[in-house]
Amino acid sequence: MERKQNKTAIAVSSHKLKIKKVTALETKDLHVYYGNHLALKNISMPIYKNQVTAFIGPSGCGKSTYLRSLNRMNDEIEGCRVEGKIIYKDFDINQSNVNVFEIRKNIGMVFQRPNPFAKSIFDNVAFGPKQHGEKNKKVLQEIVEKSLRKAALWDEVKDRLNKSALALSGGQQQRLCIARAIAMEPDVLLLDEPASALDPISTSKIEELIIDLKKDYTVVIVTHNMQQAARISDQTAFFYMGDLVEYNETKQIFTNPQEKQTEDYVTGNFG
Ligand SMILES: Nc1ncnc2c1ncn2[C@@H]1O[C@H](COP(=O)(O)OP(=O)(O)OP(=O)(O)O)[C@@H](O)[C@H]1O
Repeated sequence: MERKQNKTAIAVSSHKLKIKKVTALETKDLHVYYGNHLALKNISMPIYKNQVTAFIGPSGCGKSTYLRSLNRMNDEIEGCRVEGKIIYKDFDINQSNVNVFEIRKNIGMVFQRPNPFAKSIFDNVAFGPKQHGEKNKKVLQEIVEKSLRKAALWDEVKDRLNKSALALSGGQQQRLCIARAIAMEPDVLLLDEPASALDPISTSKIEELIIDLKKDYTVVIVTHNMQQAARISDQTAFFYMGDLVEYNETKQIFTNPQEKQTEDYVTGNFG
């Protein structure tokens, strides 16, 4: 039954134009276990190319676990088992013979706390390409400049590229981490609460950056902040206790959710 139009306090911004949806990445019947604990149950959903997709839901519902599945980062967690398919470029990347380093080059990740290396700003961004064999100094310089520009950090750091990344502010460090991910020329960027440790001004810079990044990348973001999901995402997935309860265009999720649990969550009547 169609639920009645629901007015929420959350404003959905208008930068989201209707564009044809092309699937960049998709999971089919995904289950994730930590030991015997089933943390994600049968998640099937597409992630659309050049869109921002937000994962929302209460603490412990499985948002980060799902995000980490998308580039095989759960492989690094002892006792974690991922069953089901993760389809990327028509190929199931959840198979044991897949080169996970290659996968993570294409599907990059940025974590909640800025984690730059104790190296110069330049070396942080050049690190990945160097690891993948790029030795030419001029090419590395070009990659560093391009990545820092795309991460909206170039103007702030261009005169101190050889200074330590650790001397940057938290917000700058997070944009540096985004530049570091971009330097690998990924298709998809996975962002796990990228602004939760930042002040409001740095947060709004990261939000502007994310909206800008979707021109070139598919962006997936975990956020606790529903206003943030409403402001920057095109699609929103609501998770609850390991289930994907509802997945739809952000505007629908926040103004006309189809499931009562979603409505309760986005209107703050949850729990
Ligand atoms: N490394 C781990 N070992 C064991 N269980 C884990 C591990 N990481 C997560 N879990 C469990 O899996 C479930 C989902 O956790 P997850 O961190 O994905 O949720 P979340 O929605 O991202 O939560 P939060 O918003 O608090 O970060 C929870 O029950 C959690 O306790």
